[in-house]
Amino acid sequence: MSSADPASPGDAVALSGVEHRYGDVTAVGPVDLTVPGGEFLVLVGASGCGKSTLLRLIAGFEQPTSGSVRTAGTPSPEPRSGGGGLSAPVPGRGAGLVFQQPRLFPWRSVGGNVALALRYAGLPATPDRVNQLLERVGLHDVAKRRTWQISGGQQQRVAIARALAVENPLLLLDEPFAALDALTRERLQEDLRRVSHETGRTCVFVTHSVDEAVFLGSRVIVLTPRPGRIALDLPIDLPRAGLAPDELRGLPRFAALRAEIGAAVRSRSQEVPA
Ligand SMILES: Nc1ncnc2c1ncn2[C@@H]1O[C@H](COP(=O)(O)OP(=O)(O)OP(=O)(O)O)[C@@H](O)[C@H]1O
Repeated sequence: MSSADPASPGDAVALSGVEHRYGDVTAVGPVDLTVPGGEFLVLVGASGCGKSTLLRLIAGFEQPTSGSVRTAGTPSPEPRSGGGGLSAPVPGRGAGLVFQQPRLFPWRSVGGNVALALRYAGLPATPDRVNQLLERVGLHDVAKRRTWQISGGQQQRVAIARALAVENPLLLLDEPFAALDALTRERLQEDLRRVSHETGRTCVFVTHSVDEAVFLGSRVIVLTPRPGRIALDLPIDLPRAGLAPDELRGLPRFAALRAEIGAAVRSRSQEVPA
């Protein structure tokens, strides 16, 4: 591994000197970032600071204007070099993706949506596998319903099951719970935390909610206003084992982390974008 390649075996994402411009607007960077496999990384920052752009770069939907983006588990024909087998992401063929809107196919059943994701990934869409994925997100009893016959929270669970269908170590989530009511949002946070732990997926999660960031993240990054750069990179050192969600949220350390991250977001929000 060269000094210009900070990735090590076991890393799931490596960004090196990444900048992204839309025309004259520099949205992101430069950003250097490695995400170890299994980490739950949360990106927070003021509106327009480049969180979604960073996620889209990791998904391969955008190409960096300069620098390099590499991820694990991408079925790419490119030769892999260094960095623990990372390669350039292939749009739509790599990570599992979950967006603010679930983007389901309304003419298909819940199970049919998951089956389609399996087929699209080139995997056998057996009833057993579909049920297994739906069970992971607590939806096996509504497999036969149409997507418009289930609640918004359940629809977002289908979107998560569909993302898990992709056998890729990386799960990218862009404000997936923003449109849900507070109680449903908390339930989905708890389930996502459990699912990511059980499956060992590496998650990169974008949110505006500092509370959500502390609850979900094993690491939280606060971005500066445009262009998005790393302003704060904080490990979330909470003793989670054996604690119920409410106990975790009630810890003084939880409040301290929330205050530190919230202060970083607020102070950075006052800066004038370039
Ligand atoms: N396709 C595009 N063309 C031009 N400018 C864009 C495009 N997409 C995003 N931008 C600009 O790039 C900057 C970063 O946008 P981005 O959506 O990544 O920010 P964000 O932090 O995710 O915002 P929000 O929290 O409001 O969703 C913004 O100033 C935005 O206006």
